[in-house]
Amino acid sequence: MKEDKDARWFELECVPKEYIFPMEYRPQNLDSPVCDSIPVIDLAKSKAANGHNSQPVEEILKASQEFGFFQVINHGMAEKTVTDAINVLKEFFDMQAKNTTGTVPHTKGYIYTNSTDFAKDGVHLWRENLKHACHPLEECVRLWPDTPTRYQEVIAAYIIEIQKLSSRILEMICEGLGLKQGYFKDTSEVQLLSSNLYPPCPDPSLTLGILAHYDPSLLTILYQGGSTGLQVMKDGQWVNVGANPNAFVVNIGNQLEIISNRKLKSVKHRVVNNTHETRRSIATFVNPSPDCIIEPAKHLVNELEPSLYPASQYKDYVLRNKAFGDYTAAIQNALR
Ligand SMILES: O=C(O)CCC(=O)C(=O)O
Ligand SMILES: [Fe+2]
Repeated sequence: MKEDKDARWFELECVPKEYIFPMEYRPQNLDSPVCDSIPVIDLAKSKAANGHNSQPVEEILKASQEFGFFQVINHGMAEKTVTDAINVLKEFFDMQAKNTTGTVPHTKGYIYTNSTDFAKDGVHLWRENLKHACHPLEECVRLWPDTPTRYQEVIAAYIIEIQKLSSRILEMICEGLGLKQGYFKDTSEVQLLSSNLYPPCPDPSLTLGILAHYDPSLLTILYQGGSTGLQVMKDGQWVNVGANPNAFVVNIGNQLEIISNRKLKSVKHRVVNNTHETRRSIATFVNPSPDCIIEPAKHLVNELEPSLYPASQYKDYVLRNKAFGDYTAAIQNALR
């Protein structure tokens, strides 16, 4: 076969051996059905005429206990804000294909991982990734990619809306847990964006887009458009999260599991690849600031339900658990 110098790293007929995972990691159940029971919660129902309707609060709590995952629709974010973000990220990834230097210097305020540059993930995942800090927004924005030229403006607009949405969801969680309003203000200050491109793969039974992991965040808000590939562990089985282009997928991170004294669950998840479809996702991690002390809320600890976790500074937790992969220390520094 003639080698095509313009082909991107994934335009191949076979999976190169570096991308093939050992048997025990490989996805076994690519054909398993979509899990209909992961709740899709209508946030418009929280705006009842009398200003109060507890239905979404109860649904969010139940889903967070049972699955650690739920989706929200009628979330109030304008469609254009989301499509602009997806499109500008698509342009960014397309441009990287023409950038032969591959790696972005660390002095920049973002980290781009091309899948051939596997050191940053520690393994060859079938994906490309772009990560950067978003807090404080005004300071971070100018360190983000400046090509495409609209990148900074479009992603800043997206992040502002994600902040609003995550505050709203955290307020509902406060209410559900019986914590005072604004309880999560200090622990939800920092946002980190992680955007993924999972190209079609010649044999998805051999590869992974993301290894099974728990999110080290407080909360994660994910946009996955109309694409499948996200799998969540439920009762010892991987189940597929349905694709709903109008929804955001929300999951409970490890810090919220700790603060809630395991009333809410941080659940293992991963991304599997697809033969024909490209998956694009934007994960926004809502995190505590590095110096925050994370511990179970006093209100949720008593004689019958003793504290299940020791208090720990968030930055210590992150470094101890290498929570952002091999570049944990660099990312943590960028979040200061
Ligand atoms: O790309 C996805 O859909 C999943 C991303 C994810 O789980 C993560 O970045 O922690
Ligand atoms: Fe995740």
